[in-house]
Amino acid sequence: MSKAIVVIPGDGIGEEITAAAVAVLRRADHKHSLGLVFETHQAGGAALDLYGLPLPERTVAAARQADAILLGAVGGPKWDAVQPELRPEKAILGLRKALGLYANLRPIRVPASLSEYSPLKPEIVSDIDILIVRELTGGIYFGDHCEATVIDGVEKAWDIEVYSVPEVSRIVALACQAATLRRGRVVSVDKANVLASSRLWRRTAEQAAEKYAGVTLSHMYVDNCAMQLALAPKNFDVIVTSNLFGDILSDEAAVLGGSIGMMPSASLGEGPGLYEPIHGSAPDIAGKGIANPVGAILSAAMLLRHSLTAETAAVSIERAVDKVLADGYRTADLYRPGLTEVSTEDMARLIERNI
Ligand SMILES: NC(=O)C1=CN([C@@H]2O[C@H](COP(=O)(O)OP(=O)(O)OC[C@H]3O[C@@H](n4cnc5c(N)ncnc54)[C@H](O)[C@@H]3O)[C@@H](O)[C@H]2O)C=CC1
Ligand SMILES: CC(C)CC(=O)C(=O)O
Ligand SMILES: [Mg+2]
Repeated sequence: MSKAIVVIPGDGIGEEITAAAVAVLRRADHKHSLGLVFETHQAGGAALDLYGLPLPERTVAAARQADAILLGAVGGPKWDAVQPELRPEKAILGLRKALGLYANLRPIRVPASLSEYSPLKPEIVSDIDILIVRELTGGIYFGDHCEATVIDGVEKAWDIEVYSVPEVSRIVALACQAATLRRGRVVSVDKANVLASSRLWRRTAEQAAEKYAGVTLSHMYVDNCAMQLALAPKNFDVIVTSNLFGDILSDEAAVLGGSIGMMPSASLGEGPGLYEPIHGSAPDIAGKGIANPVGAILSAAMLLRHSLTAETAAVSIERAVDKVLADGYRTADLYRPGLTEVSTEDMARLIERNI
């Protein structure tokens, strides 16, 4: 039976890195007979230019029908001046909401062979294995926004963070479930010393975790967590946190492995899963053929694992990535003298050959 994969390249390096991931998926399909059928759709700035909307209904409809979605990234300076409702970033938020993708899994692994790339000491980062579980359809990104308005002669703007008990309960339950298959430790990250939404989060997290006997739940303030990720990242197993804090902490944690270009993600929930690297559209390097496609390729492996239950094929991609890195091939972001620098396309080709 065939499996429909909707590919949304988006903007900037999105096109280059999704092409790399699709090439690797085609190879995995050839080897493991997965029956993949690819369909490309537009979102973000690309869709705004073509259809006048960042998230056309036809893209949402195709995504709903798909078995899984592979996304590059959206946004870029070209669209910085458009009105807020039409910004390319609205596309990714809209798609997550439309598909009910409330859980964003962001694994951070640093194999010993890559620990030298971290700005931190190798002994601090080698063999890190952290899973950040970020709430994805609530919080401040989805609360009421008020664009700059003059009130009593002063210009003001605001964004409101709202979390409900069911929203917190389901994401913490998912994090605890994930922890039962790992080292059994969940750190819930909030700012409960200041924010009412965080106090509700903390209380609800306690209740949700009670059902998971083998899981230890602890709490940490987000400012301390940002520091602990740099000081002692090996102490973390699963981190569960809000949309905003998860967005920020995962970019910080990505540095542990030397490049944000290495980091994949899976967004899961009610609809088909959506898979994208954690980085953005990287306009500074777009079109140069130098973007690191590994985050997108490892996202494709997560797609096989979580949406198609094709574990063997997923592992074959992950092993191929490890082999190519161990053989000393690097895109520009991770290049060091003595290693072999390759383009985005060549990196994909090397990974394909090792599947
Ligand atoms: N899911 C999405 O669609 C996301 C979209 N964005 C959008 O992307 C645009 C650019 O955002 P930035 O803040 O610059 O973040 P970014 O993640 O695009 O880039 C930050 C830095 O990381 C580098 N980088 C990112 N991905 C890389 C890769 N695969 N290989 C090598 N280097 C890589 C970039 O060159 C840049 O120096 C903005 O419009 C932003 O809103 C940002 C994050 C996520
Ligand atoms: C538009 C942003 C919320 C995207 C982002 O930074 C992310 O999801 O990591
Ligand atoms: Mg982000």
